[in-house]
Amino acid sequence: MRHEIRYAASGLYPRSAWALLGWSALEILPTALFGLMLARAIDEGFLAGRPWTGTAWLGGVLLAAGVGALGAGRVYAALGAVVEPFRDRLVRRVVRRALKNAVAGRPDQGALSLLTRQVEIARDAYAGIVVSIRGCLVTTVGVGAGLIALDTRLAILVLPPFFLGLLAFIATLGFAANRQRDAAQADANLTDRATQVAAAARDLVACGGEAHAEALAAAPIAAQAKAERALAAAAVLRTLCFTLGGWLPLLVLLAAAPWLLDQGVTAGALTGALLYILTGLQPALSALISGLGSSGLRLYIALTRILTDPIATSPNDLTDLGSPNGHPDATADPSTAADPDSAPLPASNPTTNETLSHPQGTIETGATPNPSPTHLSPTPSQRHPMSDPPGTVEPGATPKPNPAHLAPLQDSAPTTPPTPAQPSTTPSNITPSDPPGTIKAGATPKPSNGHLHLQRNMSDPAGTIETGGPPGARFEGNRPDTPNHPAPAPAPAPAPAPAPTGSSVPILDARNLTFAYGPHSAPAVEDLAFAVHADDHLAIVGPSGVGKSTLAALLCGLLKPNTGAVAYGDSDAARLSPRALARHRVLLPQGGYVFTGTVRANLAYLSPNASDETIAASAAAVGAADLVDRLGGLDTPLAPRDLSDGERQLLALARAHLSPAPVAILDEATCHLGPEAEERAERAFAERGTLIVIAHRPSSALRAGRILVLDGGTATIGDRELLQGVSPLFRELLAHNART
Ligand SMILES: Nc1ncnc2c1ncn2[C@@H]1O[C@H](COP(=O)(O)OP(=O)(O)OP(=O)(O)O)[C@@H](O)[C@H]1O
Repeated sequence: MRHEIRYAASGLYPRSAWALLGWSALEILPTALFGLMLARAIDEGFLAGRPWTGTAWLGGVLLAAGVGALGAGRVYAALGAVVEPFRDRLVRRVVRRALKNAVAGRPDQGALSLLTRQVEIARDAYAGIVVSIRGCLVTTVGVGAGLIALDTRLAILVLPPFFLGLLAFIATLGFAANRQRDAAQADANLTDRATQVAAAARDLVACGGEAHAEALAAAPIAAQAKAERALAAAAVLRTLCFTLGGWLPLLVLLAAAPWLLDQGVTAGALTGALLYILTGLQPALSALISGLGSSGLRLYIALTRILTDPIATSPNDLTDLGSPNGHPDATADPSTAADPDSAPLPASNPTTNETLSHPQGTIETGATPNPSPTHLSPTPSQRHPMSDPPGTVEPGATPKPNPAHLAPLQDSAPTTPPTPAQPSTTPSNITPSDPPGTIKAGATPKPSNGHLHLQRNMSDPAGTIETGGPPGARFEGNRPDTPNHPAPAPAPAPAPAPAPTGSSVPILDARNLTFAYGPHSAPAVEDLAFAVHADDHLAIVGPSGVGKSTLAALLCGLLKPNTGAVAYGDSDAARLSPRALARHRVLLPQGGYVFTGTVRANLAYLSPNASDETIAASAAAVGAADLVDRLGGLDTPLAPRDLSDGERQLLALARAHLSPAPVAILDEATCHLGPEAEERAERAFAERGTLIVIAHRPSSALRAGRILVLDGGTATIGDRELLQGVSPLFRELLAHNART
């Protein structure tokens, strides 16, 4: 702080400062003469029965005001001469540093903001401080001189309490500045945290981390509330200082008025003294208090930002992504670390990158880098919902659906029309003449920019159904009406069996799903119904923006449909707790989550009791064994930022493969892998259990037993032969595959 103040003060060039003082002296004139002339106007003019004399004195007041205005005008010109060089010095400093950093190969991203914003803030604040200090000084000198000229006794009564208030204010400046700085810091921390949580909203929801996010925000909110209360205390002190310096002189003067009159002080002199207090001292003190309070803090913050080299404190230099040993939670027993009471949120570090700590370490979201800090410890409810709580997963269990649960895939056989016994695969609005596998969807795709460049073909000769007919059978479940106002989290349901009993019950049933992101937006998914049976391998394809990820989120229970339902066996997904949902399905989004912990901690995150052999088997199955070896084995600590996107995806795939959930949903989870690696991983998941893949390559889609083609107004599901006949989009996919 001292450095910043010195720097600010060094902008006050002597010549400009003397000019400023000189013009200020002229500006003092009316301040000093107002009370005096009014006293004369009263005593020698109006009270003495000489109104013209009184008026002449008042005319003198006007004249003094004119001279003072002249001085004030020059003061503001001189002020520019004081402030602008200060600004120029700051600009020079920022530019010099930016150039230096650029030459050193460390481009200073914040230089433009410093130049255009922070420097201007500093200049304004600096000018504000100079104005308020100068104003108070000028007024005090003027009023002091005027009071002494009126009557020394008046000066003795008025000035001490004023100076008492002024000194008290100066004494509290440090305290107030600290409170203000704390409040600003708390505000910045909260903003950082809110930004971070908002940026990671989708991922947090994907991980079921809402409670975790809530805990993330709770600490900075509480800290900000505390800082604001402390700030309010500082404001109370300021008010007390003003009362002391602004009102006590008035009180003293009024209380002493009878005595003063007895002592021969005239009524005019008393009125003049009142004028000095009310129009001189009080406004000057008030301006000083608010000027130093607001401008002083703004200057402090702006100078701190400008004078601190951002490169030196850039996230790259200072980010501690944590190590399994270094992180407070790294070696903790997950169950202990997950205790909300035993795992407080560590203090934030303003220079760290966006990281979310998990019991085993820190999960790097891979989201937009955010200089904000986050080292966070989860609570039991904050645990990754896709993971079962420690101890609830059968040791080393490799989930495999019970073969007895396998159901015939009726809707994939082109020659076998769906039977009424499977309403979910044959919505009621599909007529007997429609090709089997045709289902409904209503989203309007945005222009394709994905790997699958599929075009909508509205003149589909195959007669694929595109209707908005009556909704199919509705599921009697927990069905929120407003997608943007999600229903409260469902009460934890009894843990369901991993796979439903009875071969006719699909493992996952999408029942006439409709979902729109807003009350007035077009549905991203509309009246879509299909079933997935145990060991099914379903690919979902469609142009970018058609609603594939939305559908994946609906299937996972992360989004709640406006109408319709998703059922896992006979459980409505909307009624399942995140933990219960995690026992049914594991979702792999595009960004592979890797946190700073050991390789083992990363891989066994969803299956904490898995043996090393089971972990190694899953890693080998998805093609991550070489990577694990290369990294140094299961005990090696991972630094997420050292991994490529593909390596992250491989580790995330191995983790999901190890998960006990029978249904795996891969939402472009292999997009950073090569085609062969992708094939290997997908085959591993297909062998593991039920697989739903949002396919980003034609080859990925063509590997699936069934393919759901979303084409905006239509949706078609079936095997390759069926789709070739009925879906122009699918034919294009095939053509694209043949070309590549
Ligand atoms: N959180 C959201 N809020 C509002 N609209 C959204 C949101 N997420 C997606 N959308 C919109 O919903 C529609 C479907 O998006 P979705 O991400 O499901 O498509 P997609 O087929 O997965 O696209 P892509 O292949 O590019 O990932 C798009 O129009 C998209 O802009």
